[in-house]
Amino acid sequence: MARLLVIGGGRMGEALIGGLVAAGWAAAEELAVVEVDPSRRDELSAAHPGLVVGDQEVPADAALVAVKPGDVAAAAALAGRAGAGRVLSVAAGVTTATLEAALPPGTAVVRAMPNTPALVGVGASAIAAGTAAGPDDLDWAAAVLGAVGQVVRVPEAQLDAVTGLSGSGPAYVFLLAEALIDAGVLNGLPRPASRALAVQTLRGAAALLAETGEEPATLRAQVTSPGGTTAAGLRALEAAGVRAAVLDAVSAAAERSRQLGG
Ligand SMILES: NC(=O)C1=CN([C@@H]2O[C@H](COP(=O)(O)OP(=O)(O)OC[C@H]3O[C@@H](n4cnc5c(N)ncnc54)[C@H](OP(=O)(O)O)[C@@H]3O)[C@@H](O)[C@H]2O)C=CC1
Ligand SMILES: O=C(O)[C@@H]1CCC=N1
Repeated sequence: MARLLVIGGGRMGEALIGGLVAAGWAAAEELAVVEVDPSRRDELSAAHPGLVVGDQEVPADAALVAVKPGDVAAAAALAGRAGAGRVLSVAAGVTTATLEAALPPGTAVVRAMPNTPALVGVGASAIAAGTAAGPDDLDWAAAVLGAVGQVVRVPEAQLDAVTGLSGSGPAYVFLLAEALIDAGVLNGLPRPASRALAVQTLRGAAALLAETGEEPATLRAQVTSPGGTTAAGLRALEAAGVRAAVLDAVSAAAERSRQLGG
């Protein structure tokens, strides 16, 4: 019996699978995947030699539901047939109440919102327990997602905001990265050099935030020399309404998460 059956090996499922495999969850008795798309099954098997990947359930202690919100009912039925006593769902917007209604009575449900940097062990996840999930179940979910990054515990009502911020957040950062690279090219840098500098700048800024614990405004002030280049660049960003655009982006994504749950 597998310890964990991952249902759905798409983009988020694979990010979690890849992170768990890298963390040592490689053996058949630890991890199995069920994926309906044959081409995805082939890709997963090629990327993770030895991983058990099939088109139907195998008996499992627990299931990780990583299908699109509209496919959650089918995935829950599959988790029930697998005999999973615990279900961890990462589906945006889908509430623990909806999951519990689709699962055998008494199934311990934990709803989570991870993000794709889980693939490289730097994920950010939040978790919330359903009515039948106790502290042990929440600890179990924290251990699974903790193998691929940081985990915070929040009331379920906050998970839509988490989705708008850190669930979707990598996409906002990638958009910024694209723009930075293009801007370097616009100003005469070769594209490979522009990419290397943009990526290292994002990495360095994130590391400064994480490691110094300083407020972003303090770190920004340290870059901004009086009458200098940064002040000129920041004025252009403020004039373009970047702050308001970020507030709107996170709020729009959180609202979409609420819609997906309804
Ligand atoms: N992508 C992300 O960054 C994040 C996604 N999420 C959540 O993760 C979930 C999956 O998203 P994502 O990975 O992007 O979506 P994908 O469509 O890439 O992956 C879902 C996969 O599950 C397959 N599938 C559908 N139904 C079943 C089933 N009954 N049994 C087994 N496999 C099935 C799909 O096949 P087919 O396409 O043929 O239907 C698809 O390959 C969503 O609910 C999303 O909200 C959460 C956090 C971040
Ligand atoms: O775009 C989505 O709906 C999913 C949920 C969070 C990130 N990706």
